Amino acid sequence: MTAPILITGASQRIGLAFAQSCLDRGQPVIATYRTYRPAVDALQKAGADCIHADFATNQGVDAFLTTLKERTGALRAIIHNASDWLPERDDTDPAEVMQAMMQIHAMTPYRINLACRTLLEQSDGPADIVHMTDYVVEQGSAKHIGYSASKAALANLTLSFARLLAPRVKVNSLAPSLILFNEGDSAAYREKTLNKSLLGIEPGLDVAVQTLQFVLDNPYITGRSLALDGGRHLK
Ligand SMILES: NC(=O)C1=CN([C@@H]2O[C@H](COP(=O)(O)OP(=O)(O)OC[C@H]3O[C@@H](n4cnc5c(N)ncnc54)[C@H](OP(=O)(O)O)[C@@H]3O)[C@@H](O)[C@H]2O)C=CC1
Ligand SMILES: Nc1nc2c(c(=O)[nH]1)N=C([C@H](O)[C@@H](O)CO)CN2
Repeated sequence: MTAPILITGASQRIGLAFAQSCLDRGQPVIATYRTYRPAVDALQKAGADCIHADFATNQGVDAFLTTLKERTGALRAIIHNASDWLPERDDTDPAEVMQAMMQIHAMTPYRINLACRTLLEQSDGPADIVHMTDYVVEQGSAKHIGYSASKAALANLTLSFARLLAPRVKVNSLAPSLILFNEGDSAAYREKTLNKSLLGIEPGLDVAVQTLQFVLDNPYITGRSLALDGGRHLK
């Protein structure tokens, strides 16, 4: 029996697409969600094991880990997708923004990776950890400073866990810029964002799914970050 792939933040958008793609390939999935949506029921019906988890506190991370270890004795991969994209705002305390960003993007993957090392090593075949980072790791962000710093921390965790877990476990980052707009994004914001890359498109979920499956299927990539940014670095 193939060990399941753990995907965090799988109730919508990229995480949901990851979970659906793995299930379509006959790959067992454990999916976490914080907010219940009908998509969670659909994943469950498709065979996923869905676990409610809020990683905003270490108690929440520990509660999830307890449940996870009751559900499986091995993991094929861990996809750290769960994320909040918090901007700095005049009405929010910067300390709270930085704390929340570091908790979800650095502390949570750090704690889960260390706690799940044995589960990954129990996998019959290859094992992977994939961190969803962001193009802004290279450039910073004037409007999402804490977010960008926390994604840079996650990018560094890729390097450290690649060193720690080799050769049994591969560890890589996917670093998207725009993959999918949010529903409330204005036409002006969309045009401005599309103009930031050479290719100038909103690529959509399949681009992320294709790249994830490529990394999982490739036995010779570890400690690397795969950019999904339409040539934004050359604009
Ligand atoms: N979309 C894009 O264009 C880009 C995405 N990325 C990265 O790719 C990944 C996926 O992006 P996208 O699909 O847009 O992500 P979303 O903004 O849709 O967030 C993914 C999920 O993270 C979950 N989440 C947030 N905070 C917590 C928490 N404290 N505990 C548990 N779960 C939490 C949310 O759960 P719930 O909704 O259930 O509350 C949400 O569904 C992210 O890491 C993102 O930073 C990077 C660059 C561009
Ligand atoms: N957790 C999230 N992170 C990011 C999102 C998102 O919707 N959720 N969106 C982006 C943008 O697409 C940005 O890359 C382009 O404006 C970045 N991170």
